[in-house]
Amino acid sequence: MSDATPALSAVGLGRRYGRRAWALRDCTIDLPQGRIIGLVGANGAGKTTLLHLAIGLLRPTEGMVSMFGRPIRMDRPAGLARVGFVAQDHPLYKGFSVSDMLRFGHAMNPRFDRAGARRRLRDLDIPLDRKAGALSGGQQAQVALTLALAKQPRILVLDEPVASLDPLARREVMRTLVDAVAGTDLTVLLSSHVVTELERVCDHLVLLHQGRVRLAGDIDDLLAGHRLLTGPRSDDAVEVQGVVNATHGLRHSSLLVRRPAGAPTHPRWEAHPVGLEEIVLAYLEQPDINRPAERRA
Ligand SMILES: Nc1ncnc2c1ncn2[C@@H]1O[C@H](COP(=O)(O)OP(=O)(O)OP(=O)(O)O)[C@@H](O)[C@H]1O
Repeated sequence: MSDATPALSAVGLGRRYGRRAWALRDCTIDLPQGRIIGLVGANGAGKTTLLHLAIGLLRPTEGMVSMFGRPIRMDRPAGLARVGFVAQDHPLYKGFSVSDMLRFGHAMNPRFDRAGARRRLRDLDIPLDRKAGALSGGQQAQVALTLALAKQPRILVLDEPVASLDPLARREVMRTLVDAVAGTDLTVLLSSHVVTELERVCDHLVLLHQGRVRLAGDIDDLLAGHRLLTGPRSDDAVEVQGVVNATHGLRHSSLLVRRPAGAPTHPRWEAHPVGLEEIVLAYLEQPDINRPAERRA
């Protein structure tokens, strides 16, 4: 399969739980191979639903999803051998020691790299004879990540891997991830609320809001394609195209706009580069921009 084949591809993907409102709708995205992809959105945006659909843990209500060009089929779990998955709150067998879990992982997965996993855990000073339930939250996250990596997957899917961790532990887990991925062709898809963390490690971003994809693309392109315009207060921003979000102070207005790099600016407005967190917040603050899902190669 060529490298241009997306690691994950969703077309019109949607999921509704029973008769409730749609948790995910009209999701059409291609996620490139060999990248670290951040999935961001507020609580209830549909991140876990998308991750579970992506790896075949949930059946779509509509649409389809494929991995490395092959449709995900719940009745064909063999494809899961290519997937490493760490669920939210990185559940471990709390009564198992770390060594037990390595032995178990080795017995369950033919490609399991037990020696590499031991090495990584030793480097992290995690005692192999300690029961999982007696490890700190950060250590549990490291063990869960190490077990998933030891499976040597083609794609690693992590649901909020650092949500419950303090900033230092968060950074250490992310560092482990980046070190493990460097120089490999592993694709990583991870969800998080913590945009600063994503900005540091990810090179591609998908933003979900109220069950819809509002933004997707390479982070460099997203940064180049947005600007913050500031100028004297004006409640009428109609003259400016691509406004994502407008804020008005007593004397000044700020517009976060999506526009091609180098596009001319109206002389009334001064254009400034904008960070990823500001871009994400601007989209999340727009509950009623009812634009269709965006597709980016
Ligand atoms: N098993 C379920 N039954 C009914 N509704 C569900 C179920 N799982 C999720 N939902 C609903 O679907 C929507 C999306 O939930 P999901 O867990 O995918 O969001 P999320 O972005 O992962 O949220 P969080 O950041 O809080 O984990 C929410 O409104 C949630 O209440």
